[in-house]
Amino acid sequence: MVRRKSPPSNLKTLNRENLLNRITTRIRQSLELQEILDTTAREIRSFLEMDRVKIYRFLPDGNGEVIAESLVNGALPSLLGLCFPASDIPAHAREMFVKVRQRVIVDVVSGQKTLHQLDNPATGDSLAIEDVRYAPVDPCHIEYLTAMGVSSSLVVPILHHNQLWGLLACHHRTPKTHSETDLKIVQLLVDQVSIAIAQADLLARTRQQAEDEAKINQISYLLHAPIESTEIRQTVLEEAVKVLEGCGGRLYITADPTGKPAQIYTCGSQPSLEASRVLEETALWQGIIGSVPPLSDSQAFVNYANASRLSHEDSGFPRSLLFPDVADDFDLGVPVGPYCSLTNPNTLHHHLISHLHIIKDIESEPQLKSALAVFQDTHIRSLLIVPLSYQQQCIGCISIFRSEIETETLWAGRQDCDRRNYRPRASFEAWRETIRGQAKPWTEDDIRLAVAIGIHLYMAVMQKRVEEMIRHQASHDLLTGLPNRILFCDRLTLSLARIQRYGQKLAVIFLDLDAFKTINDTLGHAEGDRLLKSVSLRLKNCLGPDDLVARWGGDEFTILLSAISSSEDAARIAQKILNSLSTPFQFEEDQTHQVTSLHVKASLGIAIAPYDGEDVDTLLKNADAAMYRAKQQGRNNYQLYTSAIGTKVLERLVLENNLYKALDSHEFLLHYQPQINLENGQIVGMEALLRWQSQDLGGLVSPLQFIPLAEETGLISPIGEWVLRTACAQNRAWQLAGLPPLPIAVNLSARQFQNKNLASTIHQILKETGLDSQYLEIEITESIAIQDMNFTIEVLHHLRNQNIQIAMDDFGTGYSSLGALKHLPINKLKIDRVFVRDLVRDSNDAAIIRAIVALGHGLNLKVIAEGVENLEQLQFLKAAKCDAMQGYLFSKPLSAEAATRLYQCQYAGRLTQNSVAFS
Ligand SMILES: Nc1nc2c(ncn2[C@@H]2O[C@H](COP(=O)(O)OP(=O)(O)OP(=O)(O)O)[C@@H](O)[C@H]2O)c(=O)[nH]1
Repeated sequence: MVRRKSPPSNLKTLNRENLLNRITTRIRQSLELQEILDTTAREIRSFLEMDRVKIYRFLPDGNGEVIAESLVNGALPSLLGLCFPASDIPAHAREMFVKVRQRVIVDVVSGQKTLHQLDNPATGDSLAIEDVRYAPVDPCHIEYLTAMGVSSSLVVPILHHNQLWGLLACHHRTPKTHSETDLKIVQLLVDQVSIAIAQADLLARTRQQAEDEAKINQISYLLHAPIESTEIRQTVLEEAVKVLEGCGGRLYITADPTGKPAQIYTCGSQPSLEASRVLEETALWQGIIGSVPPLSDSQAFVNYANASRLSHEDSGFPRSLLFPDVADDFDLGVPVGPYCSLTNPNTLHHHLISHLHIIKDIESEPQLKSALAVFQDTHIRSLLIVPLSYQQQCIGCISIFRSEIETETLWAGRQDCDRRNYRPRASFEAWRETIRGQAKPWTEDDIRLAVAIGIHLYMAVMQKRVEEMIRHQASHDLLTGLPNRILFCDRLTLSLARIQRYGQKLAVIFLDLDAFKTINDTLGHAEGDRLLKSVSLRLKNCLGPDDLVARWGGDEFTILLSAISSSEDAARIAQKILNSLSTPFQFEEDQTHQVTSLHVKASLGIAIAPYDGEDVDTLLKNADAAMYRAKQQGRNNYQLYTSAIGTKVLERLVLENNLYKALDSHEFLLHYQPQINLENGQIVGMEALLRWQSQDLGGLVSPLQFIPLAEETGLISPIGEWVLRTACAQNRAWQLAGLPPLPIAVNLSARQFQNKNLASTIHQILKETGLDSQYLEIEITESIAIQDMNFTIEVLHHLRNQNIQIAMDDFGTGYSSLGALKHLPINKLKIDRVFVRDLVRDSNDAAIIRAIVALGHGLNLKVIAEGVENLEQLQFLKAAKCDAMQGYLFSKPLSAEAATRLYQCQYAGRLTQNSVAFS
């Protein structure tokens, strides 16, 4: 063997300095790692005068690849680009490379190796003097190097972030020794390479980040583009699949609180599902994305507001890129699922990793095998799922699929897989291995990107939701969720335009629940609300997909039937609604769990366009008028609008409007009709009768017209109180004028009688007017009394206890139970005028009057007959022993002044009218 002459030592020193300078300058000048590694390999080989220097980089799976090499031409075969299996470097050797930065020099010929330890194994600090040890080389290792044609090898670890990044391996065909100084120089160079790797890593990250930022910017731009959200979401999904190198993907958005159904967008390869099934709604997927409840309206607002404040430094992107205005703890909110298997979890912030799910290989997830059958006939192998959620509230997820790819590895020699007969391989000749069935692994960058896309999507969807919710609230009723009157009118306007164009018909139904106030009053407002919600549901169920039901207000609903061919169609639906409401509503009490059955009825009015109106206002007005008609017809029915109804309703509306002002305008007055003792013709009482002198309606309005209206509108209560006060004051005025005291009779309406405060109101009025209670007589009708006998008895007892007189008005018409009569604490029976009117001609009426008188007297009650208009009637009543009478025969109802005069006359003993009759 020809030995080369060593250069003189001062030349060698110069060479070393030059070498160091060249490499450090190269590292400083170049940011390209490959170039630095190539230079380093070349310079070290030439400096150490070895046949081959290769730089070997570890891959994430532990295998390694030769990524730089310098060779003496023809000396040894090239290994550049070849992979070495992880098993080529035993675990212990790897550990020592990291722990003590061990260099290993192997001399195959002597079978000896020299181990240089540079660091302290306990502290990791560099040793002042290298620890040099010698040991025999493992025969297997000798065999390995010999097979490579190598007699001398020097291996130096390349570390990066305290991890084994790669190895610098120098090979020589013949034995080779190295001076201490040469080894130090090589170590210095390798340390420079570590610095270059750190620089390159930083550069690569920055480049990657810039690229990702550009991708995210693109997605963010899309999400805020003024395009329809469906189109945007589809495009964003497609972009996400592209930037994440997927073969397909899905974007799932849950149903929103305004009732918009869940949406699913797909792109590329898809699992094979039945058309009706949504993958994300399967139990498996719900388990993966976390079973988080859907957002309520208010939560959506709060979450959106909070999320908007949060920061996204965790995502690895600058804050300004993700959200212009956000704080620090954005939390996607879904816990790590059992399927999460990340490449390198330690390097990512736990915060973010915990919220996405990766299924690296669906085939190797045994628990998922059956559930993931949908993927089995596809090329999809790996999934990445990012739930769109925040604070346990999930609004969907984006899933990206990767299909299996073909991976090719060029191995340095073919490995013997038979472990029982494990030998180092005899040849390092390139051997190509092709593997299918694996998907490209998800890198940290992919994960960061996926999370950033997820955050952007979450924010965009939430922003849209909040906007939609605000819009929805403006057009919907909060309690029932039904459209409100604004939306109803808009829809009606549109439908009217349509029917006009195509010559069609539509119907508007106005529905008002019957006696809903009573339900509120008896069961409470909350129960009333529940009922309104249930009624809304039933109404919806009665309608077709093109019809619309809206809550007009209170207990009123409006319905638009947009496609009818005749008024019968509308009538049929109205009847369907009545039938549907006729099934009682069942409510369970929260605490007692007692079930209450509620019967609800409704009155419906129908107007048909174009016949009953061609514009919104007219149709609604006419449907409302028909609804009033239905109320008047006894409720629980529907009425079709006719022009006659319109006139009546108009009249009624005018009357109602005037009635509202009548009390304040002092348009009410009382007339008084004397009640006469049939024995002696003396006035024994006065009945106060309400009259309405309307300025706007041009005179007296009949009580028959306005009293039912006052009852219906509830105005009867204040009016009734005014009547009581005025009558009592008048009676007291007569007494103060020195006239002999007599009772004044005042009629009580049904509503007044139901009022819990009736007794105290009367008490107060008596106190205010100074009238002794025995001079007030309350008249209730038989029909009021029989509504709820127990209640009636209780109220009457209260009044009787105050010494107030009680008369039963219209007696004989209400079929009152004669048995119950004896329990009522009343003083007087008043025979209804219908019996008096015909008593002379109708023997039945005469018999009834006789019976009532006998009954009254039997119960110790006074009996008075009303409507007495002629002498025959008077004489009959006298003969029948009726106590008193009232009627035109003696006097019509008189104004206060006229009544006063009559009363004074009688008192003065100058009363002559009809005196014959009483003699
Ligand atoms: N629980 C509840 N009650 C309401 C609501 N809005 C209005 N109401 C009540 O609904 C009732 C409507 O009464 P009306 O329609 O005038 O009277 P009604 O008792 O139904 O009588 P008719 O319509 O003549 O049969 C009133 O008592 C209102 O206070 C609501 O949102 N919830």
